[in-house]
Amino acid sequence: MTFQPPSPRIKMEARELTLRYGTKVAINKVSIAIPERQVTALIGPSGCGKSTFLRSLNRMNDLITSSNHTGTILLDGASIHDSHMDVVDLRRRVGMVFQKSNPFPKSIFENVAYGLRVGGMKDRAELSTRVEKSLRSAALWDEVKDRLDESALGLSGGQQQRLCIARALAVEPEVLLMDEPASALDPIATAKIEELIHELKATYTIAIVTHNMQQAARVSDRTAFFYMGELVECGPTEQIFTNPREKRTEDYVTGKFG
Ligand SMILES: Nc1ncnc2c1ncn2[C@@H]1O[C@H](COP(=O)(O)OP(=O)(O)OP(=O)(O)O)[C@@H](O)[C@H]1O
Repeated sequence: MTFQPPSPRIKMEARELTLRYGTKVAINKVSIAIPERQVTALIGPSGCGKSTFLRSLNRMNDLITSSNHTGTILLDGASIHDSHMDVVDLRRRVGMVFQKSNPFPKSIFENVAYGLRVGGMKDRAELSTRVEKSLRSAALWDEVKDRLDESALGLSGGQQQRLCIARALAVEPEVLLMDEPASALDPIATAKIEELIHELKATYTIAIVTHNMQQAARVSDRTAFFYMGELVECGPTEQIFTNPREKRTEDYVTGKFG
């Protein structure tokens, strides 16, 4: 008998999720499970709904007044739209890193401490411990430990993006949503982010939108292919890239369109 590793727990799940902007359907009846402590890559041509889906996982779309949804999204089995669900707490548990790094015009320390201060942490020693831990987790500590009081805007693009990851990690999320986190970076900075993603998945559940097929293949355990608002297929990354079930997936991953 061959050894079957236990299936990972499902951390987040969408069931028949449809999201519209006004009357325009951006994602249509998407059902997908996101396993805990794995990296799930969302791929597909521009406008297919990847970012919309990602943003729906921590209700960032609520901020767009025209958006409305049907269907369910579960976090640890509980609906994120339930009236008992506190949106601020949801966004703490499900953090987000954007395509363009967006540090605040504050010191490196204050950027990472920001969410902690908003959450009410005041003690300097406690803040320092958490800032250091977050910067270490984001593989940035050694590069910035002697300049924590300097402006974050003086960091390179790659460092700024890792700072934004540290800022997201500081509030101890469970899930990390990344929307093309390396698309504005050079190959070396991109490699660092990819390495970091690999390390972070030991602790966090990660969903990442990427246009870069090689990146999806390198960093993810599972890949979901979206096309015109629909989830065409989702499966182990190796299978999606070498033996997809659907012709549209094959055409996309082999570069026939995109
Ligand atoms: N705020 C918005 N208001 C209205 N329509 C929107 C809004 N955001 C996205 N859309 C539309 O929803 C659809 C899906 O967009 P979305 O940004 O989710 O796709 P995407 O796959 O992430 O695209 P890209 O790869 O170009 O970022 C598109 O038709 C887009 O024009």
